[in-house]
Amino acid sequence: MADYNLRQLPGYKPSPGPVVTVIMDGIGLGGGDSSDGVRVAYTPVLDRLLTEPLMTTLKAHGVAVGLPSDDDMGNSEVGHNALGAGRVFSQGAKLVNEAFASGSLFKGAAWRQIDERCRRGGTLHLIGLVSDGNVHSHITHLYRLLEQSREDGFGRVRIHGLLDGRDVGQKSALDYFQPLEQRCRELSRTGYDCCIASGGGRMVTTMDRYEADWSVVRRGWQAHVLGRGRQFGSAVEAIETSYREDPSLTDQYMDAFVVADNGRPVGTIEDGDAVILFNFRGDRAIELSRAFEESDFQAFDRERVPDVFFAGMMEYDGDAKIPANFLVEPPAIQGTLGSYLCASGVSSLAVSETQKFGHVTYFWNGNRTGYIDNSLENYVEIESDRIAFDLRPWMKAAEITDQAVAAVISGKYRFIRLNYPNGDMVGHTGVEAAIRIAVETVDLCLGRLLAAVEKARGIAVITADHGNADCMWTEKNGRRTPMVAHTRNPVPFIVKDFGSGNEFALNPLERRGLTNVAATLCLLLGYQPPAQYDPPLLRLRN
Ligand SMILES: O=C(O)[C@@H](CO)OP(=O)(O)O
Ligand SMILES: [Mn+2]
Ligand SMILES: [Mn+2]
Repeated sequence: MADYNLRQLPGYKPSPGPVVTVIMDGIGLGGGDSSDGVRVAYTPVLDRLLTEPLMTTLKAHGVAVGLPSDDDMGNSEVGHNALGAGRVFSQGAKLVNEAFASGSLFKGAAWRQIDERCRRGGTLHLIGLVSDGNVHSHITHLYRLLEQSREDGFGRVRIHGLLDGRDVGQKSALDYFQPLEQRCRELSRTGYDCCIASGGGRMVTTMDRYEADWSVVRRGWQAHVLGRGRQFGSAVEAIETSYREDPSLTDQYMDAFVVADNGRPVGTIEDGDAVILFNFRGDRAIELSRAFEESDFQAFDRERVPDVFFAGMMEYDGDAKIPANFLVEPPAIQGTLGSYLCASGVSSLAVSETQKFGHVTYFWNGNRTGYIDNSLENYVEIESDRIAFDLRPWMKAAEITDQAVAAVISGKYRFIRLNYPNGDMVGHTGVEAAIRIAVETVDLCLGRLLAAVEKARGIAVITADHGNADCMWTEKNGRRTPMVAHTRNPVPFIVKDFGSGNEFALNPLERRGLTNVAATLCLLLGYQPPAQYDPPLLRLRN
């Protein structure tokens, strides 16, 4: 066992109240024009914070958070991993690229077992998000799997493709599904037959997370495994029909579909088959993995459970061992802030609503589910509404604030962290009026929370995991297109000390990113940051 005991900072004067870290999900610092939902919202609290002396900006995308390149926008997984781990780990997107490039992906035990089944006549099923968003998956990985399966002499491959419209343009599915169907036609030949068999929009099919709504996974199971759903001759036909029938519907919400030939689904999942869930990110992959793997599965009636070899692109949960088999080793995130604080006896609270609950627990703790030390930690989840986020943009921010304020007043915790989902979840809808309300909600709640921290004479740390609401639309030739994805903008970082009696200054660092936050929190809690962490954003001038 590594020694995670932190050393106290000599001469540090601890604040009477707790250190409270607020993650304003999806609230970055954008261009400041009328497309910037953070700028156009009425945010007196945030505006004041942005003029504080201990205010700076952090990089929250690209290589600074372990992604393959600076073209990659940030996301909650890499953002919270970086916040909670204090240093950069190569993330799923990068590790999978490397495993394909070196060929190691096809040399491991999982591919061997897939190979065995598929050479003996089993069908290979590839389930996952079809886009180049690089948050949960990348379409080039799907292409590589198709090519290798053909090279290795598999006879039959079926793709169960989920529409994105959330990390990419909101009606961009044809940009991915048309070439994919074309590629399937090119690859198919005597002895190798591949095509798309089912699919659906990611927010209503298969990719639920944190058990927010299992019916999403049930719909996916019915389409992918049982072959039940509205039938079409091809995925492209399904998408075109959906666009025609309801022009206001965007990709992420498109109903599940099944590709059929004369009424017969072309690719149900059967005994003896192999299944790869080719998403590399865990939160939205865990539930389907459980549906395939758990013998005492209770979340919905699966009706038929085929005997398949199931593998994830990655291991999605290292502690719960989900799934049992996977193609690429996940980043080995050790020495998280949580481990250090628990080893040092620091009491803590994490709070959010369902949609982001795992972000401040599972992602924050390096993709680890559950408590590190339940005698010191408390994790509070407030159940999210099941309604379109643009119709209730305030979400559960007030309830999250209730919990956080009560915790501050209680004096029970040294460290409190919370996530306000609004800027991100509503940002993903692209609905301008709703995004403004979402950002204003966060601002209002932040004001209330800050007043409680001030009263308790604690320290508030305000930041975000990546941008989203800070760009609501893009404009080309006078035409606006909603921008629903995350941004590559920096995020704010502000420390407001309401009574520690220490004197802090900004550390003159050359680069500042989310990985610098963990060491800063150690400092604010009165500890020497671990040597392996990226340096703190503040220094002590006592
Ligand atoms: O909703 C999600 O899964 C992602 C976008 O794909 O958003 P976030 O990283 O903010 O959770
Ligand atoms: Mn996020
Ligand atoms: Mn998001």
